[in-house]
Amino acid sequence: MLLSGSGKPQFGEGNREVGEAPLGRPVWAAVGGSLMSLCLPFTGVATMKFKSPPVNSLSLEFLTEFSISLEKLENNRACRGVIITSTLPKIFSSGLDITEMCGKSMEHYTEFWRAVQEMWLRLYGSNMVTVAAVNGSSPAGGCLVAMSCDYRIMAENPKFSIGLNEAQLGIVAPFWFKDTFVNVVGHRIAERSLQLGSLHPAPEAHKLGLVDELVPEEKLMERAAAVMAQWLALPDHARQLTKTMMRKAVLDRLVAHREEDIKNFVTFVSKESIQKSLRMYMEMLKKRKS
Ligand SMILES: CC/C=C\CCC/C=C/C(=O)SCCNC(=O)CCNC(=O)[C@H](O)C(C)(C)COP(=O)(O)OP(=O)(O)OC[C@H]1O[C@@H](n2cnc3c(N)ncnc32)[C@H](O)[C@@H]1OP(=O)(O)O
Repeated sequence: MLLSGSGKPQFGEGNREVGEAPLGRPVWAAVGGSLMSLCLPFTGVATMKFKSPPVNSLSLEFLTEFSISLEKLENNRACRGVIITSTLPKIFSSGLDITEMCGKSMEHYTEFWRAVQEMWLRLYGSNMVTVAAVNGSSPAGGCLVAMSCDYRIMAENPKFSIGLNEAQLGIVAPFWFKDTFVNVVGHRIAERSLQLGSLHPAPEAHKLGLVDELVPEEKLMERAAAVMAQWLALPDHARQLTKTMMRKAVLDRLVAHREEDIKNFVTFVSKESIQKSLRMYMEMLKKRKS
């Protein structure tokens, strides 16, 4: 982990911290974390690229690095927006790392779930403009990451899909995944899609409003930069207060019930029936491969 929670930015050889140069002048900076790369050029728009092969699963380590990266950017006055994408071909993120939810201790489940919550609270509540450049499939937790951004652009490949497919794994999306989903697509579409655990191919996701636009894959980053420029053309304070007004109730709900939500998750995931479902799902993934 190359990012640290606090401390002075360093300007040296090799990996550098995102920060400000002496005299407060913004610098180009790159942070070569092990699971994501992050760069902040003079434009004030950071690009965060997931790079955790094979499928960018959101492990405890990944989630921790993600949250620390967001915190760093949030606290950096030079940074006004972040584009989130993946370095892996065909995969944005495969969602929560299922191995973190299988055969582990209660303490581990507690720590893992707190990290999932933390990531979402930071991303959904970010003051920055957040644009997801979804360049591959994005099930469950991957979909949550994309939905937590202000705008989603997806590569128009119908082989790429996105959605909250938890029901297919025999598990239930927590209320704040559901709330985020409802805020993006509306109650009726969320209700049907969640119950069926649907993964929507890109064109369908666009039709449902789950992603805001589709573009050819090679144009994804260019379009993300253009959208970012459009959002950043407004005064930050007006945009930020409006964002807070739109998202506060949903964020507050998790903050108010955080410990209860952890307890629910730990109880639920510790059940033998749920462990069995998760193991069978992992087996199915392996079989599908061979
Ligand atoms: C009270 C609340 C309780 C519970 C709430 C929990 C909420 C849960 C949220 C989640 O996010 S659960 C995770 C949901 N994710 C999925 O269903 C995705 C599963 N994966 C896939 O569909 C595919 O892997 C893919 C992402 C489409 C990529 O396909 P591809 O063919 O490119 O790769 P392959 O399937 O061969 O996978 C490679 C390798 O990676 C392992 N893998 C895949 N996804 C995960 C994952 N989410 N966690 C852990 N490991 C994963 C897969 O098993 C393969 O491993 P192997 O090489 O060892 O066989």
